[in-house]
Amino acid sequence: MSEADRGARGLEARLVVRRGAFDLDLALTAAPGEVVALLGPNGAGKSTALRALAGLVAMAGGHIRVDGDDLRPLPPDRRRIGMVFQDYLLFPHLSALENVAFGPRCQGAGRRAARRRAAEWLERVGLAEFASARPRALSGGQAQRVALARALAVDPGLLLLDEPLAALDVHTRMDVRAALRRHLAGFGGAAVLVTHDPLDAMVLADRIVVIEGGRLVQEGTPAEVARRPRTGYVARLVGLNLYRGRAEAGTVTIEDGTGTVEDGAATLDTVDSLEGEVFLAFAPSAVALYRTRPDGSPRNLWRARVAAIERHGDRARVRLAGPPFDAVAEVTPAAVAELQLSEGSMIWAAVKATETHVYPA
Ligand SMILES: Nc1ncnc2c1ncn2[C@@H]1O[C@H](COP(=O)(O)OP(=O)(O)OP(=O)(O)O)[C@@H](O)[C@H]1O
Repeated sequence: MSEADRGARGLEARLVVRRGAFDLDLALTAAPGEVVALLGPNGAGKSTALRALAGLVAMAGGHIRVDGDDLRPLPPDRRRIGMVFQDYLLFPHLSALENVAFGPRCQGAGRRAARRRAAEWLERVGLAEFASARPRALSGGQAQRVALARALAVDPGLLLLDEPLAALDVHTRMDVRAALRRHLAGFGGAAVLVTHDPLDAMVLADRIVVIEGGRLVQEGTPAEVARRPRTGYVARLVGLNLYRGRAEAGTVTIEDGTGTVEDGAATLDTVDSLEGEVFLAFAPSAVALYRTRPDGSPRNLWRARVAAIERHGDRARVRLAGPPFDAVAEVTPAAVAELQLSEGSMIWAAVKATETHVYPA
C-alpha cells in the first residue's frame, strides 16, 4: 500500500464474504461527500456488503479503509460509522432526543454535550418539537428522520443506509426521499445506500454500483447506467429492451435472442457505424405494433407472439415473445383494443433504425 492509498479519504474497501454457498467479492469506493447506491436483484449480496462494512458479518478477506484507517479489525461499535438500517430501529424506551444522544454518549461525550448535539440534529431534520416523544408516537417518516439524525450525530466518516425508505407508504416516501436527499447533500462523509427501488437510486445516488451474484456487473452515474444498461436486470429496471449482438455495416445480429438466427430474422438495423460486439437497446415506446403486415415494410419488422399485456400507468405494456427475440412494447390502451391484442395472438412489430441505440459491449 502506498502512502497515497493510506492517506486516501472516503471509503476504499474490498469485501470478501462467504455465507454458505454464496460468496461476495466486491471492490467498493466512495469519495467524501459521494453517495454510492448498491443496486441488484434479490440475493445479489447488497445487505451482505453493507453488513460487512458495519462489522455485522465476518469477512473472509479484503479490507475496509475509511479516511485511511483500517476498520476491519474493529468491532461494530468502534467503527466511526452511521447506520440507518430498516431493522436497526430506534430504542423504544428512549425519547427521540435520547435516541440521537446515544451515539455521541457512546463516543465519550458528556451527558449535556450529547443532549445539546442531539437537539441540534433533531432541529436539522425538522423534529425539534418531537424531542421528548417516544418512537411509538412518531410516524414512520418521522422515525426514519430520527434514525438519520442518530446516524449523523456521531459525525461518521461513513454512512450506511439499508433500504431507508422501504417501510414507508408511497406519499411519505416521496417526502422522506426529498428530505434525505437534502441531508445527504450536506453530509461530508462517504455514504453507501442499499435499495431495491431504482427511483431511490436515481434520486439519491451520485454513482450506482450494480451487483449480481456477489460481483460488480456495472457501475456509473445514474444517467450512464440508465442510458447504457449492461445486464438484463438493469435494462428491465430502467424499462429498456436490451440485446447483445455483433454489429457489421449497420446491422446487429442478436446473439441472445430466443430463436435461432434464420434467414436474417434475428437482426436489427441501426444508424450506428459501430462494429463488433455491441449492446443494442430501444425503448418499449419505440416499438410499433400492426395487426397485418404494414405497407412499405419498415426495415426492422418481425412477427411476434403476444405473451402478456400489463397495465403500466396510463399505458399498456405488451410483452412479445420470440423467436426471433423477446421484447416489450408500450402502447395506449386504445391501441390494445384496436389491434385486438390478446395473449397468444400473433402480430407484426417494428422499430425504426433511428430509435435503436448501440454501444460497445
Ligand atoms: N445468515 C445467512 N446465512 C447464510 N446465507 C445467507 C445469510 N444471509 C444471507 N445469505 C445468503 O447470502 C446471499 C446474499 O444475500 P443478501 O441478503 O446480501 O442479498 P441482497 O442483495 O441484500 O438481497 P435482498 O435484495 O433480497 O435483500 C443470498 O444468497 C442469501 O441466501
